[in-house]
Amino acid sequence: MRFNPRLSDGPQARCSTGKLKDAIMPYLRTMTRWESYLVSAAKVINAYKGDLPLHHFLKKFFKQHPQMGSRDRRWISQLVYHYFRLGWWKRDMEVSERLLLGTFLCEQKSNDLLAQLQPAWNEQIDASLAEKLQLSNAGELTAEQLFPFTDELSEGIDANAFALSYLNQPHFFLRIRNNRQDKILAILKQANIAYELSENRTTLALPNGTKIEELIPDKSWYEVQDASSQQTGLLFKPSRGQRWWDCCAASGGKSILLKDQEPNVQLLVSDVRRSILENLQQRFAAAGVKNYEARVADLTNPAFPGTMGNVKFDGIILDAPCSGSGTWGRTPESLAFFKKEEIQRYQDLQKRIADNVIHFVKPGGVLIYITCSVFKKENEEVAAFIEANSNLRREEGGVIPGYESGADTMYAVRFRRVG
Ligand SMILES: C[S@@+](CC[C@H](N)C(=O)[O-])C[C@H]1O[C@@H](n2cnc3c(N)ncnc32)[C@H](O)[C@@H]1O
Repeated sequence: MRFNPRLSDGPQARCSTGKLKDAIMPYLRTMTRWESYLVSAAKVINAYKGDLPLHHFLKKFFKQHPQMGSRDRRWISQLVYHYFRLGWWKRDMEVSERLLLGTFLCEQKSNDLLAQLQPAWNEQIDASLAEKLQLSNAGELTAEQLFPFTDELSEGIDANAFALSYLNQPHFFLRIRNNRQDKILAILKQANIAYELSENRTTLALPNGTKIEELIPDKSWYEVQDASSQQTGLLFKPSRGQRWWDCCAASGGKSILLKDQEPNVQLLVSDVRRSILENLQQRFAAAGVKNYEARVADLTNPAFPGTMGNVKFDGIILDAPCSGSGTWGRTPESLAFFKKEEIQRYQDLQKRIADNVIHFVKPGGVLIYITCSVFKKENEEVAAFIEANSNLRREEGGVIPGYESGADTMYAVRFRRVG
């Protein structure tokens, strides 16, 4: 008979870790490797409260369990991620059952865990989602059940396709720099790593977990950057000698993209966090980006504009702090802990920042407003606020539907100052 660590009618899934351990001890002696993975994954899920990113939490968990080898760690992590990929759907389901269901729905290749614990599912692993739902008796799976904020989505986002994209881990993307395509592709071929190079011959999709720093130590050859984030750069269009400001620069992903398009822009980068600007300095040095000015600035501070003097910019990149909801395919745990009220909080922050920044665009200059959010309150509504409070007029841009291609979903709009 198949051992099923049903944590609801035996050891309790929602009991404390200590009690859980006591309760499962009698089972442990007879547990197979696969069964113990389910128990460990359930333990992680019960202990995880969303206060730090899941990958950090898993790191800490494995540090406390040094007997677990790399294969164990991989399997347990995968189970936990599959669990969170189901979003808000069937949250009341018994944990070990949901771990298996997540694995069945999210995996496309047969695997040892299902072969041992759910062989009938493993045989149908490449079936369609509808067939899998039927086979597992899981009932229907609607966009709203998985992602309960569909009424908040930006115009043009297909709620169904977006929500179901959670079942698949997004790709890992590089942006190739300095025309190193041929060299990079040769290294990947030699290492037998599958890749997909986009038509632009710059965006490269790689399998998740590719240890690119080990394969290609020279950081001037590429940047790790999501495909949609790369696409925002199509709106920059800088010219030689122009003055640009990346006002929420973080570690400088957009600034490097800008400098790669036109190395001769005068660049100011700022962020509220000093520590992230230190990361930026290191990243710029590795990427060979020179000639820029950096400053720590809280753009919500009403006194901030007074600290800038009379400077005006040809271009401002406002890559605003946001819910990050367009990137939750990479961190599906974020969806499980998100509260709708937070959307409004982000909009308020974005408007305060925009209000302090929009007046620094030169007549004829441009502002690029970017988020990695899927919510209209953070996207269209802030874009409308920018137009209503300045002479900036929308030229182009909108939602970048990364969910269609295994990338993040973003919003990027280019405004020009008219008068
Ligand atoms: C989406 S991230 C920027 C990502 C970056 N542009 C890139 O491509 O790597 C938003 C940044 O806004 C910064 N931020 C948040 N609140 C801010 C504030 N009040 N003033 C200035 N920057 C702020 C955050 O520290 C964060 O680094």
